[in-house]
Amino acid sequence: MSEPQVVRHADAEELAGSVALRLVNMIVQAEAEKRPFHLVLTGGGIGIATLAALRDRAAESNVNWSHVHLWWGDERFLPDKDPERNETQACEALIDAIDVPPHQVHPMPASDGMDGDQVEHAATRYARELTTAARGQGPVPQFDVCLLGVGPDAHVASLFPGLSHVREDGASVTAVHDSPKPPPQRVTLTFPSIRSAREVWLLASGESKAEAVRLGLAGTDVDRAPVSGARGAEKTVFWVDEAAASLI
Ligand SMILES: O=C1O[C@H](COP(=O)(O)O)[C@@H](O)[C@H](O)[C@H]1O
Repeated sequence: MSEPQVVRHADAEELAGSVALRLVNMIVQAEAEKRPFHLVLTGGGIGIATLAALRDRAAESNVNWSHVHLWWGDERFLPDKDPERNETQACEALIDAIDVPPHQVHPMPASDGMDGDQVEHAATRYARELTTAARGQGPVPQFDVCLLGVGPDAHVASLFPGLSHVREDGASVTAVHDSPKPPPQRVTLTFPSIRSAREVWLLASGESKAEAVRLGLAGTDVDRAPVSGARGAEKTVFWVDEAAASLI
């Protein structure tokens, strides 16, 4: 696992623009190297702002999306098109505006999908989809970048402080029944999946995230601060604005 680096920007807009620019460069580089690019998306305020910035920067650079695969780090288990779903928000901010092949967009199941309201089955279905895409190389494909928002309570994805899922190491994806942040039912990647990503990028904007950022960098116990468990295989970057960096 990699040691975290910190990249600071003045505010949320600069932060989102900078992350988007770095992503555009990596997507272009993967294309030049003729390899797929697997990107894990996040929800949340700065997460969705970053996707909107990525849409704009990618349009300016005329990015080719044909080799890009989009996955999610977590999802709120709600009906398809619900405005609170991370997928719905990502579609509005980015996906509806780009030419990524539809079969390379991998949303987590909705609560009115094939598994109905069975969130455990939905998690199992997503784990299978990941394994299929990994083509025998492991439980999940080689994620190039895993984007993660950071909650004020120091959660990442849907791994919340004090919940047992934080310690899940036998599955790539797990169902959450008792999220303290609504909705209570969620689907989330587990830490082994997150840590298998080449690069894990934590996005934090605003004063309400300052303590979580401090705990995440201090390596606090993951049961108290799950953000501490989010590390990439090759690189871990905390992308923060000045307000989120105010305690480090
Ligand atoms: O519920 C969630 O919250 C976090 C953070 O959201 P924020 O609005 O406080 O930035 C997000 O990263 C996660 O994907 C989402 O499901």
